[in-house]
Amino acid sequence: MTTLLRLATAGSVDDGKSTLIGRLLYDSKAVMEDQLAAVERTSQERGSDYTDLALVTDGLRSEREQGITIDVAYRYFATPKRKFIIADTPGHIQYTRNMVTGTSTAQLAIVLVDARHGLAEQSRRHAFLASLLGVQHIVLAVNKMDLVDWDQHRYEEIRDEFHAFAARLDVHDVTSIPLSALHGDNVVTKSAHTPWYPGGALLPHLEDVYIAGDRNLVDVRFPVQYVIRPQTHEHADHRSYAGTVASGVLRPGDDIVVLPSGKSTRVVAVDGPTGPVTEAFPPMAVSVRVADDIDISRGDLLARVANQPEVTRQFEATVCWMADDGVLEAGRDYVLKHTTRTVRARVVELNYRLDVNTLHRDKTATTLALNELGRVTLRTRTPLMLDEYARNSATGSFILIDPETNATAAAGMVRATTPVADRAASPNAVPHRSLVTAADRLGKGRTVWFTGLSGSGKSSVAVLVERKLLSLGCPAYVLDGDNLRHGLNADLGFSRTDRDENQRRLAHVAALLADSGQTVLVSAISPMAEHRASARALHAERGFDFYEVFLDTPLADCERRDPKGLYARARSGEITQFTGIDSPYEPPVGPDLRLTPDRSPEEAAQLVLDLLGRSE
Ligand SMILES: Nc1ncnc2c1ncn2[C@@H]1O[C@H](COP(=O)(O)OS(=O)(=O)O)[C@@H](OP(=O)(O)O)[C@H]1O
Ligand SMILES: Nc1ncnc2c1ncn2[C@@H]1O[C@H](COP(=O)(O)OP(=O)(O)O)[C@@H](O)[C@H]1O
Repeated sequence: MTTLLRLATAGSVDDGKSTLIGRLLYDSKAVMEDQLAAVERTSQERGSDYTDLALVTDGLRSEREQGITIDVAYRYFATPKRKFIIADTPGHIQYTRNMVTGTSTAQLAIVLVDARHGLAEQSRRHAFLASLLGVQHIVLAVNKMDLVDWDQHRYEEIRDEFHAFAARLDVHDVTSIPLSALHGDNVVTKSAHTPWYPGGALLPHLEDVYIAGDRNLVDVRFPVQYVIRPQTHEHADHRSYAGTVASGVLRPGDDIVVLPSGKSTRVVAVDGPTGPVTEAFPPMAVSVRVADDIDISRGDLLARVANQPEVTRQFEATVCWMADDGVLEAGRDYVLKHTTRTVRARVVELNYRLDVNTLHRDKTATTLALNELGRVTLRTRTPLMLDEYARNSATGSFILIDPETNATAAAGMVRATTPVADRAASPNAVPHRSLVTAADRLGKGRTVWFTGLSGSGKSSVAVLVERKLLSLGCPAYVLDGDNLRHGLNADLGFSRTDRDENQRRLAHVAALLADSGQTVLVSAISPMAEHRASARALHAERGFDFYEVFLDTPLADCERRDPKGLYARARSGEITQFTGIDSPYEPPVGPDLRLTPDRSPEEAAQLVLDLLGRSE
């Protein structure tokens, strides 16, 4: 099995999107022979001396209107290295809503620009939407380079302008490629026309770009879709709750809380379509049986006791207005649909409208019209269980429905779950006897280095420690190896050399953050003793405390958990150089703390806190 990359394309109407997609499909031999024959015939009939690849995609497109794509079309192609699903989103300005739909599930966005015309509003708009929707990788494809005589200067001008714009977005990886989709230059193979271009062609980039798991497997969120009532009296205690796991891994035995009521209970069993399962993760549809007879209804959410979303009636969100008629303005009421919960909501305030070209925030704006984006404060009649979109796209997104027409009026992404002034009252603030005062801690940076196999629990424990420290007023920050591989370390793989470099960067970034006064929680496999020793030495040199915490979870346990399905893939040979399978892990000999899997993540986190407290 090869990995899957979901990508979205967008550009202005004539930027050559269809040709590019056609080229990718054609050159990866995904186009059926007979379709090709038909296209070649039509091209010849039209007097073209080349195969018009736009016809391939146009021929497959279901909905078209006056030559403008008006809906999202998904296409599929594969190479021996990867499978791809392309959301072909419309380039016409009217259709931001389709672009949002197509891009919302993408991991990478290709922004296509015509080299003759340079960046259009649409190019910026799409890059911006992609960043709002959490897309981490962008490719700027400067197309039609043949029409500007492969002018290096022109390409660099467009590239630099785009990079300057993208630098202000929350996107970690931007790659630019000069190409000609029509002639196939720099699409699949490197073109002889661009000797001045140091990078590679588009397809190899798409095949190799490192995409870490995009499923959130940390925060258990199970929105209840419906209640399955017992059929007979004998099973009266076996009411179960059906739904789709939105995030996290849910297992029998888990202590859970039912929100918004806040009552807690334990998961007794999780049933899949063919019977009980030992764990459920997104997007599995399961039913959950719990130990206590408590009131749970549709729209409630099950979460882990120690890891809860914000339960709130007021929050801030970015919305994209999609209604053809009517505008968004403060004071209006809508129906808000969030996971399985539907509630009444009022727009309390339009905080600002975003200009997608300049990223300017217009605080004087009073309305949002079709295709406009803005930041709003919303208040709901009953509470919602929210996470910020950046952390959890399932529980961080919603739609607004016009109660009159029943049409979708806006798509929204939760940005801040509680107004800043209310933060102290967060249900996530875990009360804890402070070991030192916040003032003592402030300014004194240090690093806790969590090492262990993939799935040993490094991230799970680190995020709990982070939350506990923050609730104690101690600035803390998790540096997760896996996450950093999206951005800073996106150029690195898993060879010994790349891991060395990955570890070197992590150690330096940790030391910088420690210098700024943070308690840095590094969560990275860090397989070699040498890696950990260098990180410790670097910290010692700079006068920062360093704690090595070993997640001593045996390989068999990690493999059984396999939270990202990577072990299975490593065993099948699909991933190579996988730590513990065909790449070494040297267990620490004298770690500052050793955590074994008989401890729950919460207990483990507390032990780390005790360790930090002891050495104050
Ligand atoms: N071949 C191979 N080997 C190990 N890990 C792999 C590999 N391929 C992908 N992944 C995923 O990348 C995460 C490990 O990255 P790190 O930066 O922590 O690794 S290292 O410290 O440089 O060894 C690791 O994340 P965690 O599971 O959180 O440890 C994996 O999800
Ligand atoms: N005692 C435990 N400590 C930490 N994680 C545990 C424990 N028991 C089960 N788990 C589960 O194991 C998985 C560990 O994954 P993760 O924290 O991402 O590991 P890593 O960051 O080391 O790859 C999570 O799904 C977590 O819920």
